[in-house]
This record gives sequence, C-alpha cells and structure tokens, in this order.
Amino acid sequence: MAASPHDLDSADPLASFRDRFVIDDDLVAYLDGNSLGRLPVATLDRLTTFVRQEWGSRLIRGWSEGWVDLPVTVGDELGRELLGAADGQTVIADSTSVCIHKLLHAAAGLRADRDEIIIDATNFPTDRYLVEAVAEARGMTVRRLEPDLVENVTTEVLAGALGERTAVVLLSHVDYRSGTLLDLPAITDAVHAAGAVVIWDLCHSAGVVPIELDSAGVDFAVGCTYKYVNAGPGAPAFAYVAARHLAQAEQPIPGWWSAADLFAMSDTYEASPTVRRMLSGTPPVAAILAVQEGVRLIAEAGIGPIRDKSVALTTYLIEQLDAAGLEIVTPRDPHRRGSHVTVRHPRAREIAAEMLERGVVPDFREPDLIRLGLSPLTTSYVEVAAGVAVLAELAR
Ligand SMILES: Cc1ncc(COP(=O)(O)O)c(C=O)c1O
Ligand SMILES: Nc1c(O)cccc1C(=O)C[C@H](N)C(=O)O
Repeated sequence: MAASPHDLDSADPLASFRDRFVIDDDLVAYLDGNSLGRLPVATLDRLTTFVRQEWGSRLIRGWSEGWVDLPVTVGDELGRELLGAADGQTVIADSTSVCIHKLLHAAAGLRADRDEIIIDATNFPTDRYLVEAVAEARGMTVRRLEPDLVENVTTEVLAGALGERTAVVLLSHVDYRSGTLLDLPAITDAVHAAGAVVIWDLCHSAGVVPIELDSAGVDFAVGCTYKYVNAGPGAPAFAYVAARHLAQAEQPIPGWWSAADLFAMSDTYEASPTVRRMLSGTPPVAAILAVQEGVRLIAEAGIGPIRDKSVALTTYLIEQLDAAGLEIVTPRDPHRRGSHVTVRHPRAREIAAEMLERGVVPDFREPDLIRLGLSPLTTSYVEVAAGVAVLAELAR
C-alpha cells in the first residue's frame, strides 16, 4: 500500500524547517512558493532588530558599520551556498530585469565583433523583451529558438542556431511554465565551443537545485531571491560575473556605487575593478538582510537534502496528478525538472480561480496552464495531497 501523506511528512528529514517560517494563514495548501516564498521567522526578527537598533539608533553611521559592504558580502554568501561561486563574483542588486539588462550589455560588449543574441520563445517575458531592447540598442539581431515547451532547449536544439555571428545566449535554467531543467554544463560548453558567452537566468532554480557556476565555466548569471530564497516580495536580485570577465564587463547604468571609489566623488567615472562595478545606486539594506536570512536557512538545511525533497515532492505530486487523469506538461524524468509541476487544462483559468476560493494557491499561466510550486523547506506532503484533491475535483 502506498504511504499516506502523513507518513511521508513524518519521515521527511526537512519537516521541522516548516516551523522556521511564519505560517499564519487559513490556507489548505500554498503551492506558489515558486512565485513568492514564505516569511522566515529569522527574517521577521532580523528586520525588527535592524529597524529598531540599526536604522533607529545608528542612523547614517550604519553605512560605515557594515551596510556599505552588504551587496558584496551577502552576494558572496549566496554565491558560495547556492551557486557554486567563489567570492568576488556575485552581487545583490536591483531586480532580475535590471540585472539582465546590465548583463546583456556586459556580455555583448565582450563579443563586440559578433551581432546576434539567441533566446528561446519559451523564456520568461522579461528576458525576451530585454533581449529585443538590448539588440536594438546595440544594432544586433535576435535569433529566437522555438523549442517544444516540455523538451525545451537542449544542446541539439541550440546546435542549429549557434554560429560565427552568435555573441550571447540567454536561457532560463528552469522553465517558468513547464519546470524543465536545462543541462547547464553541457549547454555552457556548447555555447563556448561556438565562441559565444552565456547568461543563465536562475530565477526558478536558485535555492532549490544545486548549481555549480564556477566549475561549469559559466560567464554570467542572474536570478531573483523572492522565490525559493524566501527573501520577500520585491526582494533584490543577484548578478554573477565570472572573475575572468570582471575587468571587461561594462554595464550601462554606471553610478556612484559602481565607481572605483564610492566616496571620492570624482569628476570622472572609473568603474570599480571588483564585482561592485555591477551596482548602480544605493542598495536596499533591509531587503538585503532578508536575502541573507533566506540564504542561511538554505545553507543550514543543505542544498542536497533540499533537492532530494524537491524530487520526492514533485514525484509524489505527479503520481497524484496521474491518478486523477490530469495532463502534465513537466518532464517525468526528475533529473530534467525543477521544483514545480504544471498541468494543462482547457478550463485552467477558471479552475485556478476556484482553487483559490477553496484555500489552495496555485498559479495560472497563459493560456491553459496551472502551475504547482513545491518549496521543500515549507511544503508538506499533506498540502500536496489536499491541493491535488481540490484540483482533481474541479477538473472533472
Ligand atoms: C525566469 C524569470 N526571469 C525573470 C523574472 C522577472 O524578475 P523581476 O520581476 O525580479 O525583474 C521572473 C519572475 O518574475 C522569472 O520567473
Ligand atoms: N515577480 C512577480 C511579481 O512581481 C508579481 C507576481 C508574480 C511574480 C512572479 O514571480 C512571477 C514568476 N516569476 C513566474 O514565474 O511567473
């Protein structure tokens, strides 16, 4: 007999991490941690202390007492724990969209003798819009791959597109709709073999899939911290620039925070030789502290055990969806998927709205997809079972 969701929760080595989050709602199942993660208790405490004791009593002195370094120190922590990145290559800054804009320019500048940017039609809208805009601004052309949603971008799909004109390839590690996990090391090698550079959007993998940017030789990467890093709505993004590219990486929003000497107030701009060169203006201190707490929770649980639970949860979810006869548009091979599973249904919009009414939070994604996101530190098997029961009943 199959184990009950209660038994699976009892046997879950990460189950106790749920108590490390504020779970103060009347929901039956929160299946949207892949859009906005829950609030860690440690973050609530840290921000309360920060506001009262640091902002409240240290005031401007706080900058020289540590705030000034936070984009890089927390970037280093996130890079080490989540990205397989040695120190000095990751900053916390801006939104994912703004960081993508900066990295696209920096990457294209490294291959100024080439004139094509490759992106896939399945990629997140902001990535596609930014590629179009940067290509137009730099007089480049865009080559759009049209892969199957579930198969997504493979080295074979890329092979026909890469060529002597390719300057930059921008791809999402995990597809925001199908949840397909791309082969980051193999694709990075293929892009390099063509003489181009790659930017990886890690929004749907950071904090839930083990990532090794340095050993894969990745050029640039970017991602958000409000999903699996649990840093809160509108939390800042991270940007990774491989150390070998730092000296040449020129970004289009040079500000005093990216200058070589922040407080020199020089007449002329000189970019910082360090990864600070990717910053622009004053960083959001409170929000970066929330990123730090999110990263520390992941480090404590361990990215290996987190991935193991993610695979177990998505496998369990797929079994439940199969039993209900629902169509799944996510790879069945666990090595090929991230931490969400997507169902296709002609009445998806209506069903998702009804699920919300019944206390189950999914995501509706155009045109006919219901996305179920499983966040290993907070999602229980009981929640998954309860969520599928409601979905199955509504989809009948
Ligand atoms: C893959 C991907 N890239 C980029 C973004 C946009 O990020 P932001 O709103 O932080 O700019 C998102 C989600 O919002 C996303 O899922
Ligand atoms: N970033 C979001 C927002 O500002 C509002 C609502 C949702 C989001 C999301 O995170 C969307 C998400 N990136 C997605 O994969 O669809």
